[in-house]
Amino acid sequence: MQRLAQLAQQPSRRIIGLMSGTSLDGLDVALCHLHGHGLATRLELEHFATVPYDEETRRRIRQVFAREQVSLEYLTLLHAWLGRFHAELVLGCLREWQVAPAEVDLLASHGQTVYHAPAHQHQHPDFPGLNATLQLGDADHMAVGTGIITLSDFRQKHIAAGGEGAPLAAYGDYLLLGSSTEERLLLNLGGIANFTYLPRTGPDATAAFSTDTGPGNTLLDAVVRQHFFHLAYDEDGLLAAAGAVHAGLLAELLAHPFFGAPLPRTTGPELFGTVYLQAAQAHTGTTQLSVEDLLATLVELSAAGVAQAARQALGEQPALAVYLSGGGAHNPALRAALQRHLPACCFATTADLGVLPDAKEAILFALLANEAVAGQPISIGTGRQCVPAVRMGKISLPD
Ligand SMILES: Nc1ncnc2c1ncn2[C@@H]1O[C@H](COP(=O)(O)OP(=O)(O)OP(=O)(O)O)[C@@H](O)[C@H]1O
Ligand SMILES: CC(=O)N[C@H]1[C@@H]2OC[C@@H](O2)[C@@H](O)[C@@H]1O[C@H](C)C(=O)O
Repeated sequence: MQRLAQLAQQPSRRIIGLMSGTSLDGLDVALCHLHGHGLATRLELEHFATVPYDEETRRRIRQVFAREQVSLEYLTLLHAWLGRFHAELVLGCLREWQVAPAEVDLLASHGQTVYHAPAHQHQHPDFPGLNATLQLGDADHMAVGTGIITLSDFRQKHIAAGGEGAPLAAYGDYLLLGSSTEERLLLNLGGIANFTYLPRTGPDATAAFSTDTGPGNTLLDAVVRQHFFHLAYDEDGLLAAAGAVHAGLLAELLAHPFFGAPLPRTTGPELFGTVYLQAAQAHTGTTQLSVEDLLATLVELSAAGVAQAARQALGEQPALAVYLSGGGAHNPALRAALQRHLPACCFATTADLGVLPDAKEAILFALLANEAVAGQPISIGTGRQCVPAVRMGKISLPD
């Protein structure tokens, strides 16, 4: 506890942010040097790696991932195993970077989301109105395994304080990437796509907010895996670019009530999975569509979801600077579709703001840990769109 109090007083902290998202591609490990806190935060990314998951790790996570019913024994074992596994991956990165664990002040571990259940999505009669979410990878195992104080499970406090547990990006985006001269949309194209809107203001956080917009890469990856066993995704969007959008299927997919629901909304592969896609294909007689046409339609869906949420928040013709991050930022087909759907916007990546696009989410959790230990909670946004003023993350000590 003394060590924590001392960390809070330090002018700067070295924090490793860890994120393993819905794509199950691997663990993002970002060693950040954070100076100060709040709006005065300055961040240096010292090292970054995505440690890819092997097929066996993916298989284990998929045993429970986004499934309504699973083996409770398997879930219990996976929680402990992932904690140990993530600790080993962190130690592996530190060895490679020649950084001793004792030189790192904190780990900020997001964990692996295995089920996200906002009230609008589960509608379980026993739990009306209850938002819930579950991230695995127990942080006591990580703290003991690495010897580093670990903060984890950031989403529960957000739910306890009235949110849906996601997206949390608004907090870090606001602290790190706001501008007094430019109105910005920070668009992360992960398995699920989400954006943070940052108005052209200084310290006023009331109009900032973030929301999920629908699928990013999750359906694209699922279709690719189904058709090509050896591929994880449509590299550079080449297959999608060779196909044509099927207007009927796209309209059916977009008819889901998620796309008209009030902002902010959160979602996951529990909704945007193969059941949703197969139902829409069956309904429109498109089960025999070529893989290229199917991918072209799904790229269009991801872009249309983003544009729909942007119009809902910002009016019919949003005209602002959009900064991309996440794996989908590497997909030219998706970028072209976004530009078509939001013609008045100017597109770049967060690299232009000094933040490595693939590292952004891991960095955000390092920032949340920094705020939990050294900051003063602030609220971002107002009303339903508010990220309440709370410290997020639970503390696991190594001893
Ligand atoms: N060169 C590329 N071409 C096309 N798609 C790519 C490329 N590189 C990465 N991707 C896509 O990005 C995905 C990984 O994205 P990312 O790591 O941002 O997801 P995530 O963090 O798991 O998602 P989430 O933010 O929803 O939790 C891959 O599965 C793939 O679909
Ligand atoms: C429940 C959960 O893990 N949600 C993730 C997921 O991945 C993208 C999108 O869905 C976003 O809502 C969130 O992650 C980011 C980091 C967030 O909370 O801002």
